[in-house]
Amino acid sequence: MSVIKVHDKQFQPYIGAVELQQRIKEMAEQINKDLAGERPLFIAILNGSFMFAADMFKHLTIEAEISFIKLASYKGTKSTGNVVQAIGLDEDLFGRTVVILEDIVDTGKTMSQFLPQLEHQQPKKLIVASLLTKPEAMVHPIQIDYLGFSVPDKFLLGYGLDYDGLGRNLPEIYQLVESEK
Ligand SMILES: O=P(O)(O)OC[C@H]1O[C@H](OP(=O)(O)OP(=O)(O)O)[C@H](O)[C@@H]1O
Ligand code: HPA
Repeated sequence: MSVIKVHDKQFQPYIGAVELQQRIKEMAEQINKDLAGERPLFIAILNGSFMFAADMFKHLTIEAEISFIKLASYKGTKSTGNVVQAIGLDEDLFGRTVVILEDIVDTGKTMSQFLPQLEHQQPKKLIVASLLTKPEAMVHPIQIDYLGFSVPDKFLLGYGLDYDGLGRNLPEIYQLVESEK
């Protein structure tokens, strides 16, 4: 792994593919233990989570369902600010154990707007599994039940995460080089 250029920016290797896969396997093993018998419904948030969701799901040995949704952001009223709306969420969540799969919880804004909408449907449990989070960037505190890596507040790329549409296909995670933050 070496420094790469995407669009106009340089990115340096940060988390290798082997380390990523090992951590995701550990997260899945913990979920296998904790949620056995609950037949959880995993909801993966597109686009960024597609690789994490696929790799996580392969390691689940319990009965589980998965659904993929996209969050569309639109301008709400003055009091609500921007509002996120789930596209493609057809399942009834009432009484279900629901696990949200995110690639990253950064400022927490997306989850802080989305989780209350899901709570309305009265799931039995609402659980968040995120591969990454940036504690220093978090302005809307979100409880992450299963976390892969806690990372500094620097822009990341790869393994589903994009910079202006590119880089999602990289099997490892890169960090924007220091001088460019
Ligand atoms: O905690 P936050 O600051 O709200 O950031 C986290 C969100 O940002 C990313 O999605 P993005 O909106 O970039 O869409 P994408 O997954 O399609 O790239 C990521 O997948 C999260 O959903
Ligand atoms: O660090 C990041 N990289 C790419 N997309 C993101 N969305 C939130 N944080 C990030």
